[in-house]
Order: sequence, then C-alpha cells, then structure tokens
Amino acid sequence: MPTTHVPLPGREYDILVEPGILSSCGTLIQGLGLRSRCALITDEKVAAFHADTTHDSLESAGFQVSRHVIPSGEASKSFACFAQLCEEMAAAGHDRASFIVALGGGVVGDLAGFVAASYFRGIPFIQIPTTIVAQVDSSVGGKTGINLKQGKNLVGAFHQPVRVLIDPHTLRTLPGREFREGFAEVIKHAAIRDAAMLDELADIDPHSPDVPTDLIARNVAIKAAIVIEDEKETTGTRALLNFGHTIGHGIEAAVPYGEMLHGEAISLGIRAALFLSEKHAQLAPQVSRKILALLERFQLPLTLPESISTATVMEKLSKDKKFDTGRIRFVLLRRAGDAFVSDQITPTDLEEAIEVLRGSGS
Ligand SMILES: NC(=O)c1ccc[n+]([C@@H]2O[C@H](COP(=O)([O-])OP(=O)(O)OC[C@H]3O[C@@H](n4cnc5c(N)ncnc54)[C@H](O)[C@@H]3O)[C@@H](O)[C@H]2O)c1
Ligand SMILES: O=C(O)C(=O)C[C@@H](O)[C@H](O)[C@H](O)COP(=O)(O)O
Ligand SMILES: [Zn+2]
Repeated sequence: MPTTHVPLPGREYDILVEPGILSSCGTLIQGLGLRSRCALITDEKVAAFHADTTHDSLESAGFQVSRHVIPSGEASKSFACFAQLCEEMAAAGHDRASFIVALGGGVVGDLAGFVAASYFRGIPFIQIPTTIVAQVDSSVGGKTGINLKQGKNLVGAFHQPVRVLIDPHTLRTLPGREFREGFAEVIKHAAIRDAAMLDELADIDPHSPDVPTDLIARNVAIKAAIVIEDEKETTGTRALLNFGHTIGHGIEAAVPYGEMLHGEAISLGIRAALFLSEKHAQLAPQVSRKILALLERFQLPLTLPESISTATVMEKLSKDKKFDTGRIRFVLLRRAGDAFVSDQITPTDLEEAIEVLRGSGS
C-alpha cells in the first residue's frame, strides 16, 4: 500500500493511500496506542455516504464510537460549530483518553483537528479525507482552525494527526463541482515542486472520479515533504504551499463563506500569482499558459465575478497571516516546479493582479 512517512520528531505519522481502505479503518489505526473511546466527526453530506462504513469498522476493531455531524460547508469552520462539538464531546463523556476521527473534506478536517488540538488541551486525531483538497493537502501538516468574518483560518493551532487514511473510492460520491475544485491544490503542488507532474495532469480525465491512486499518493507526498522541511512555516519553505492563496484567500473571504469553494478561489489566486510571477520573477509566459490551461481543463474559474470589488478583496487579504508587520510575503514562480517567497510585491501590485482577473483567462 503506498505509504508516506512524516518523521516529525515526537509527532511522526504515516499517510496510507489505498482504494477501499475505509472499510478497514478500524484495524488500520490499531497499534497507535489509542485508547478505546473515539468521537467520529463528519458533516451531513459525507455522513450520508461514508459514516456507517467508518463507524462499523471502528466498532469492529473494538473502539467505542460517538458520532457528531456538522452542517456541510465552509460556514461550519466557526466558533459556533467548534463550541457545539466540544460540548457534544463533553456530554458524551469524552476525556483526555479519547481520540477524534475526522471524516470529510477540508472543513471537517480543519475544524475537528482544532477540536482535537483544544479539547482537554489536546487529544490525538485521525484524518480520513474524502475530497481531493483534503486527500492531497489539508489532511496532512497539522494546520487546524476556523475562520473569522475578517478572514480565513485566523484562529487555529498546529496539531498533527496520528495517521492519515486516504481512500480514493470516497471521491466517487463527490458532486462534479466539489470534485473538480480539488485540482486547484493538485495543480498548485505540481506548479511549486514537480514540473513533470504538470504534464501528467494534462492527461487526467476531469470527469472521472477514479483518480489514479499513484497520482494522489505522489501529490500528497509533495505536501508532506514540505511539512517535514518546515513544520510550522518558520523558514519560509512551508509558505510555498500558499502559492495562489494570498489573493485566493482574500477572494474566498470577500463573499459569504461557502459561496466560492476553496479550490475555486485558489484557482483565481493562482492566475493572479502567475501574472505577478511573469512581471516580477521573469516566469516564462508559456509556463503560465500551461498552468492556466490545466485550471481551465478542470473547469476552475479564472475570471473574478463583477460583484466582488477589488477593495473588498484587498481589505480581506490585508488580514492574512502572510502580512508580516505590513510587509507582504508573496509566493512567486520563477520556473515550473520552482517557487520562492518574495517581499517585493506591493499593495499596488496586488490591486493590479486582482484587476487582471476581470479579463478573460485565455
Ligand atoms: N489545513 C490545511 O492545510 C488546508 C489545506 C487546504 C484547504 N484547507 C481548508 O479546507 C477547506 C476546503 O476543503 P474542501 O474543499 O474539502 O471543502 P469541504 O470540506 O467543504 O467539502 C466540499 C463539499 O463536499 C462535500 N463532501 C466531502 N466529501 C464528500 C464525499 N466523499 N462525497 C460527497 N460529498 C462530499 C462536503 O459535505 C462539502 O459540501 C477550506 O476551509 C480550506 O481553507 C485546509
Ligand atoms: O498547509 C499549508 O501550509 C498550506 O498553506 C496549505 C493551503 O492549501 C491551505 O489552504 C492552508 O489552510 C492555508 O494556510 P494559511 O496558514 O494561509 O491559513
Ligand atoms: Zn489551500
């Protein structure tokens, strides 16, 4: 089974990728020193398809499970849902010997992970990601948290999972839009670290939910390698994972949460970052064209809706964590597979890049 080891000192874990793995999740988390009681956290849509299989497998392996279902969608990454989950867990009698299983997309993973980081000052958690975004990106690396109305992910904690179980078959139940949005993060990983994978992605069928296991495994391994190098985003390496996210997060927060899916906002953010990379890092236009063609192939948006003003995006992105005492740390590409953090990008550059998004993407 394709496995990536994440050897963080004192917090090491494995990422297992295998079609059908969900029905064995219980046995696959034995031997990790977890005690018997667990809280299975999921959302309404995921619960309808995958909660029973997960629950049954956990119980068959001897775990005692309480189930907690949140509303689907980005609006659930909130204080209200966080509080509700903590109180439900307390009411169910969970204590520091319990653990959490996060079954769902990035919303469930980020929120349940933050509950795990906080409940009884921190309990272990397992990630079982069910979207592409979550399988290649959010389930790995330990960034957990919730949004504020001022911006994305502004409250949270680093808390690594103790195991990540990726079942590509769970992608079969994703609606088309939610399936395709995930490719923004897949393309991001290839753009910043693996030029050859950009070529490979041109052959992936954007309508087939059977994404090659090997592609998922290699794409999430890119994320893992960066996390291993710079777990808490202190040296700048992990910041590369924010390619497309400065303007992308600004756009995502400029509309009510959930209206634009994360990957859709990141697609727009990548287009803006490519424009700035050509202007400030001599990125060859043909590389931009290749990446834009991939985003288009997965029907990701490249044009900013009229209703979203540049001023609102600027206001939201100015709250981003990448603004360091007024300086912007912006990720640019110099070549396919080669990204770096620049401190040369000014607010005027950002405004110009947002305006570029108003024109057609091709
Ligand atoms: N922590 C990180 O490193 C990290 C990385 C990337 C993204 N994120 C966060 O992840 C979130 C986006 O995640 P997402 O795109 O997975 O969104 P999501 O979790 O909201 O899932 C998208 C939709 O798909 C549904 N869904 C999920 N799995 C399903 C399945 N298998 N079958 C049917 N429906 C299913 C969900 O109910 C939801 O309606 C954002 O909040 C983003 O900030 C975090
Ligand atoms: O794991 C990371 O680091 C990332 O930047 C991955 C991003 O895809 C993800 O959206 C992350 O949540 C953004 O992190 P933030 O620190 O900018 O909120
Ligand atoms: Zn992201």
